[in-house]
Order: sequence, then C-alpha cells, then structure tokens
Amino acid sequence: MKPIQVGLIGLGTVGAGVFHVLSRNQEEIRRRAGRGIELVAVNRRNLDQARAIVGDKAEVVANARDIIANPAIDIVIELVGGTTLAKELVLEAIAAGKHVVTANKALLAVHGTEIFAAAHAKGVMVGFEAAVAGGIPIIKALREGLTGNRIEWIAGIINGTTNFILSEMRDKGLDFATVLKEAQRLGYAEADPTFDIEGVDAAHKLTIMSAIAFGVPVQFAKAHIEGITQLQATDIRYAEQLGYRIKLLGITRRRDSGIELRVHPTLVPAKRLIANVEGAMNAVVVQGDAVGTTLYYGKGAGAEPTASAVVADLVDITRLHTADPDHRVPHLAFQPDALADTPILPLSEVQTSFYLRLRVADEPGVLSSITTILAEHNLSIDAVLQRESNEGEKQTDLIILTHDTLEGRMRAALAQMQALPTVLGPIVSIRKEELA
Ligand SMILES: NC(=O)C1=CN([C@@H]2O[C@H](COP(=O)(O)OP(=O)(O)OC[C@H]3O[C@@H](n4cnc5c(N)ncnc54)[C@H](O)[C@@H]3O)[C@@H](O)[C@H]2O)C=CC1
Ligand SMILES: N[C@@H](CC=O)C(=O)O
Ligand code: NA
Repeated sequence: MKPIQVGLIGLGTVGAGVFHVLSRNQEEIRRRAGRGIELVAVNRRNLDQARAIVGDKAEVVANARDIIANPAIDIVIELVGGTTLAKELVLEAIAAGKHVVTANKALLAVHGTEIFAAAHAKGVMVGFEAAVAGGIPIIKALREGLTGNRIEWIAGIINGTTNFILSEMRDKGLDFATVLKEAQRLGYAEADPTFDIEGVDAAHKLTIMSAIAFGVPVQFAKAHIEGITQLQATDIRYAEQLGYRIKLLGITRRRDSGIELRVHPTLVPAKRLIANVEGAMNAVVVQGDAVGTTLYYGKGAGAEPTASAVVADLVDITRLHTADPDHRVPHLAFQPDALADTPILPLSEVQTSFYLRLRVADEPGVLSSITTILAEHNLSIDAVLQRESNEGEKQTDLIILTHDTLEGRMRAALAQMQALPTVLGPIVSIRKEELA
C-alpha cells in the first residue's frame, strides 16, 4: 500500500525532531502502522535552514498553504506555535479534509472546542499527544487506558522550565534569574518565558487534561493561574524542614459542586514520588476510582521526546484513517454530544490546605492571637514551627500548616491576621496537597 503522505509546517526544534525520528525509525513505524509514513513536504520561515535539515528527503515549500492545498497530503503537522497563524492553518487544513497533528497546547486550550468541532464535522482527526507533557503518553492514558475509571483528580508537574528552576534554586542555592537564563539556554523555555514562569503553559496543558478527564469543554479562561515568580528561597527551606517540597503543580479535581482547575506553587510531602521529580522532567499523577493512583513520568520537552508523541499520533491516524468519525477515539475522550456542563469552581470554593509564614513580633500572646483567628474561621492547624530568634532579635518567623479548608475561609482569616499589629510583614501563603 502507498505510504501515507505528511506535510509539516514549522520545521523548528520539534519539527526537526519529527524529521529525524521518522527517518531513523521508518521501517519499525511501517510495521506498526501497517503502512509507511512519509514526510513529503516541509515549511519554515527560513527556507535555507529547512533545506539544511531535510536535504533532498522532503520538498521544502515556501508557502505553508501549499502544503494544505496539496491533494496528495493526508496529514498536516502544525508546529509553528502561537494561536493566530496556527489557528488559521489548522482550521484550513481541517476544511481541506486533512488530519492534523499539533504540539500546540496554547492553541488547543483556548480554541480546542472550535477546532475539535470542525474536525468532527469534517470527519478528520486532530492528534495532540505532544501538547501535554511532551513525550509522556498522558493523552493516550487518559483517553484510552483509563476509560473504565471515574477520574477523581490529576496533579502534575507539567512545565519543565519551572521545575528546573525550583530544583536548581534548592540544590545549588542559585537565584531565580540565573537559573531561568540557563533554562532558556538549554531550550526548555517557551519563546516567551513568562508563559513558563507565570504558570500559563502549565495551565494550557492542565486545561486539556481536565477536559479529557471530566468530559467538559476546554475552558482555559476559568483556570486559576499562579507561577513561581513570587516564591522565596526562605519558604523552600522551611517547607523542607517540615518534610515537604514546593512544586509548581497543575491540579484539577472533581468536587460535588464542580471542578477545580488551578496552577500554583504547592507543598507536597517529600516522600511522594512526584516530590522527587527533579530538573526539567515532567510527572503526572492520576487518581481513578478503580485503578487508584497512577504516575506517568518522563521528558516533557525537547526535540525528540516531543517528536516521539507527534509520530505516535501519525501512527494512530494511519491506523484509523479509514474508520468513520463516530467510531474513532473522541478528541476529548467523551463523545462530543456527551460533554457535561459541570462548572469550573471559583477559587473561593477550592478545597486545599495551607502553609503560612508570618513575620511576627517575638512577644507573648502572638501565637494565641493568630490561632484564635484561625479557630474563628474554622481552620484547624496541622503543625506549627517557630524559628528560634537570636538573642536581641525582636521578631521571628512563625510557620503554620493547616488542614484542608475552603480557600475563601482562609482568605478571610488571612485578611484579619494581616491586620494584627504584631504581624510585621506580608503573610506568605502557599497551598499544600497530600496527594493521597
Ligand atoms: N520545544 C519543546 O520542547 C516543545 C514544544 N511544544 C510546542 O511545539 C510547537 C513548536 O515548538 P518549537 O519547535 O519548540 O518552536 P520553534 O520556534 O523551534 O519552531 C517553530 C518553527 O516554526 C517556524 N515558523 C514560525 N512562524 C512561521 C510562519 N509564519 N511560517 C512558517 N514557519 C513559521 C519558525 O521558523 C520555526 O522554525 C509550539 O506550539 C510549542 O509550544 C510542545 C512541547 C514541547
Ligand atoms: N516550555 C515548556 C516546553 C514544553 O512544553 C516546558 O518548560 O515544559
Ligand atoms: Na504527551
């Protein structure tokens, strides 16, 4: 049978990885897919650089739209990034009856509903395994491997740049700016690194996983997003003393009243496997009612790890090419007419526990005035750590770990504690998850 013909738009880091993996593993891929997969045309802004990568193995075309218009091409790979041109290209490819593979999480988190509806109507597939946690087959696991379960929650380290920054700050005592530069040099960071450090990239990926896990549309605009820019080395150290690590987690959890969708620095017990995921590695924990806890770990970024996922999607599409849309794996796991309208919860209704650090006057009665406020708001304390003050010092740090509560209650208590004359600086609060 004739090989399936593929065109690639955006031959950058990931695109070059796709070219190399497809070339290197050609024969094995053909045996798995039942048909050869041939990259016949590529496009990138700089044509000479494109030629330097593919040589005479694929045609370099000057206009991306020539790939979409080519009737011989069955699958278009979109790897240009961003949400403007990428959206146009993906929708045009779908309209032209092409299957699409993309690694673009920003595009799908924001415009996924429109794109998946267009693909379903046209009877084509959109593969996006590479968009979440790069090479880790988490979309496959959620959409296929775990379909027997009611998913309860997902918590993941899904941004390599920020995990690398936190690891390096903790292990080597380096400052934030130095480590960010290193992450950029190593190619982990997004073109605009604020997407990484402000938690936006993680929220894009979390939004996609949440939709698949709970059968709701993608709703990036409702995600609560905090990055790591406000995190201080002091809190990383105190957390360690209490047996916790601080990780930037994406958490989505089913509650009776709705779905939590949040990205923020989080204290995680140091004994959990996910607390020990270091550097640019990614890890996702999924809790299903039947399977219990499962953990997926691996490289969430980089040319070939990400290409591994892109090529897996090409194989899937090749295998499903002739199946009609109603009998394919649905884009968001649930059938498009079976998506639920379960609300995404406002932050005040999120349930979590807290680490608090208060700079307080070192005098009698301070601790009791604080615990009284916590008790008034029905907040119960899990542990307290008071740093011994040095002789002559008139202030000290008070660290409190709480049990689970509603975020809204904690906000009200924080406002009251902050107003105490004995509380001397802004109170630091970081959410804590036991993940068990
Ligand atoms: N680099 C990584 O580790 C990962 C990247 N992704 C996603 O994969 C996508 C691609 O990322 P990278 O390969 O890292 O980016 P990149 O910047 O290395 O590559 C993008 C390529 O698209 C080309 N391009 C941009 N605008 C174009 C236009 N108007 N016409 C033609 N070509 C154009 C650029 O010249 C460049 O070669 C993005 O959506 C990114 O978020 C996803 C997972 C991991
Ligand atoms: N910038 C991202 C790259 C992959 O998605 C990250 O750091 O994880
Ligand atoms: Na993946």
